[in-house]
Amino acid sequence: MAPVCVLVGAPGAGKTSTGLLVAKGLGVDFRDTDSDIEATAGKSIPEIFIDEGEAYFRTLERAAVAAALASFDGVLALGGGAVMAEESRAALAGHRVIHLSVELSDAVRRVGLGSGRPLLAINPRATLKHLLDLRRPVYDEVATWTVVTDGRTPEQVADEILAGLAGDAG
Ligand SMILES: Nc1ncnc2c1ncn2[C@@H]1O[C@H](COP(=O)(O)OP(=O)(O)OP(=O)(O)O)[C@@H](O)[C@H]1O
Ligand SMILES: O=C(O)C1=C[C@@H](O)[C@@H](O)[C@H](O)C1
Ligand SMILES: [Mg+2]
Repeated sequence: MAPVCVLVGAPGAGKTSTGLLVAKGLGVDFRDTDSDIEATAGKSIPEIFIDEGEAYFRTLERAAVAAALASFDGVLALGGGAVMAEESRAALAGHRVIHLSVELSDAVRRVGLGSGRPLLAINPRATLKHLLDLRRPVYDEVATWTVVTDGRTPEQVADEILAGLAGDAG
């Protein structure tokens, strides 16, 4: 069992909003490792960062990624930082991984002041720039397909993905 596709990308790339639309279009389930982690911990991501810290969150995240890749056959979205773990990059090998790419200006507009995103709680523009510089090559390394999201709605991005998946299947 393997996900139909795995969405990776920066905060604000639209992994959750686009992923839900792709799953709906395919008639399959959608799963988001961020939600899995919140269910396991019994609290929100900001609360995990406050109570236990980022390192503990990343431990839960590596386990959530491994479990979802092994047991889920719908559309899977990973948290924005999940690909920074070597173990998770290795686990992604052989899967259809879609990088939803976003440039700084659109990402900043979409996440605003970063509510619900503890890493972006302070100075979201500078932090996002740093994260994008660091992570863009890693998203591209794990991805089998990159879809540009700048200046496009989640519906337009989802339609491109659905067309690509239909082409792959045919
Ligand atoms: N293509 C898009 N165009 C405009 N707004 C978008 C687009 N994709 C997502 N958004 C908006 O940007 C915000 C962030 O999107 P979303 O939560 O789907 O991103 P994400 O990649 O899941 O982020 P995170 O890594 O923080 O979970 C939401 O308010 C969403 O409605
Ligand atoms: O970019 C990140 O490192 C994060 C993104 C979110 O999806 C959450 O996984 C969490 O807020 C950390
Ligand atoms: Mg999300």
